Amino acid sequence: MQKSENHFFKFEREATSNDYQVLNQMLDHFQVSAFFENNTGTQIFYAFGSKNSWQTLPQKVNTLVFGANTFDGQHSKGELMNGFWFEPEIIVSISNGRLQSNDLNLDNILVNYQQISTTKRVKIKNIVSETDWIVRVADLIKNLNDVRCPMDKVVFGRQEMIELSEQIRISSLLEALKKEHGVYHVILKRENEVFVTATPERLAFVSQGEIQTAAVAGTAPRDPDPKRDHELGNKLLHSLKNQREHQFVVDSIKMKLEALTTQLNVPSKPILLKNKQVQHLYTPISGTLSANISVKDLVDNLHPTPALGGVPQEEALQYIAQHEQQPRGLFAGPIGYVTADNTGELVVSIRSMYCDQTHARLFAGAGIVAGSEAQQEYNETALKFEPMLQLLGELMHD
Ligand SMILES: C=C(O[C@@H]1C=C(C(=O)O)C=C[C@H]1O)C(=O)O
Repeated sequence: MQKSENHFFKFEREATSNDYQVLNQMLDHFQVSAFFENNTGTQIFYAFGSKNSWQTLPQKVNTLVFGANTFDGQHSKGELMNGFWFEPEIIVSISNGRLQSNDLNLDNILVNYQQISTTKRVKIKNIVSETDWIVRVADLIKNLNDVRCPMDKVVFGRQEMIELSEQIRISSLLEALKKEHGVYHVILKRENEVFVTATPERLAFVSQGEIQTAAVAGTAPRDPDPKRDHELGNKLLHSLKNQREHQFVVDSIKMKLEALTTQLNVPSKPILLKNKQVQHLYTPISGTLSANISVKDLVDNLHPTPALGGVPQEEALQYIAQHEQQPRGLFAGPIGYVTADNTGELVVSIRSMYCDQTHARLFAGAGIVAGSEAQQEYNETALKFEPMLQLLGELMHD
């Protein structure tokens, strides 16, 4: 990020390893805080304290806002899960080793939070899964297989409720999160509620009038054997069912962005995006924004893509609201930051978890089309829970 773009950064110096440790601990101490790291680790934001807050991304941003919108506006339990945006009191940006802040006093603040807290081990006391999910997906597949069905694709989600022995410390959570490479790391905290995502999926990165987004849909497992992994990837690239699932997303993003851009690049074929547990069909899409198009306009138009909702959108969203066991809250919604100069990055909060004191909720979904198989989709969602389960595993051993 260029300094000239962000006149609110008054403080700048080299970042030290001690800074990260103290800033991580500060995430626990403030009632409201947030962390954002992009998938290449080149841009990190820490945000502390709330000057103003909103339930949805506000129209006008004075400096910088952090937050997340809900997936579909359904009411969920908990304040955070109904959407939460805030204008932070203290913002720290670390980009390519340079630390910047809006607070000239940052060094004094860091000294105050210097004391190292000990890590607490967390135990899993109980896990409750949605045992009827396969039956509900099989029903959905039966519907989609019928030529009279008005829907072509529905992304169907499920949740796992986990009871923990302790409330998770955010500093420990962040250390564990950083072990998931090549994905975005985002944490949003409001009092006792925390939402965390290790998502590979970008909804919109906007800078200097350009947008970068991507279609991420169509999934296969990974394999530790490189030859087998390559075969799984090739099979995914050539799977007609996955190509269809993916093309719905590309077509929808293309159609929506054509109305908001003066120039658009949409590759004709997807490539593979490989994460630790799964690989996806991936089409990076970029364009030049028409005059006066804000990050908020983009978020409001693009979300939900058929990677998380379905086709046609309205029918799919209605199906999701009626047939998923619980509202998604922030799961699969846009999460990230937006600045006053119309820069911002919003990612899609999948591979995510919500914690309220000692209760954690994990989320996963899979795109269902005609010809999908319920057991395969179940297995895919099990793999999509893995990033957060592994994160909890790390917290059990520290
Ligand atoms: C819904 C999720 O993932 C989405 C669905 C995908 C699919 O159906 O293939 C792939 C990536 C994401 O767009 C999730 O991870 O929970």
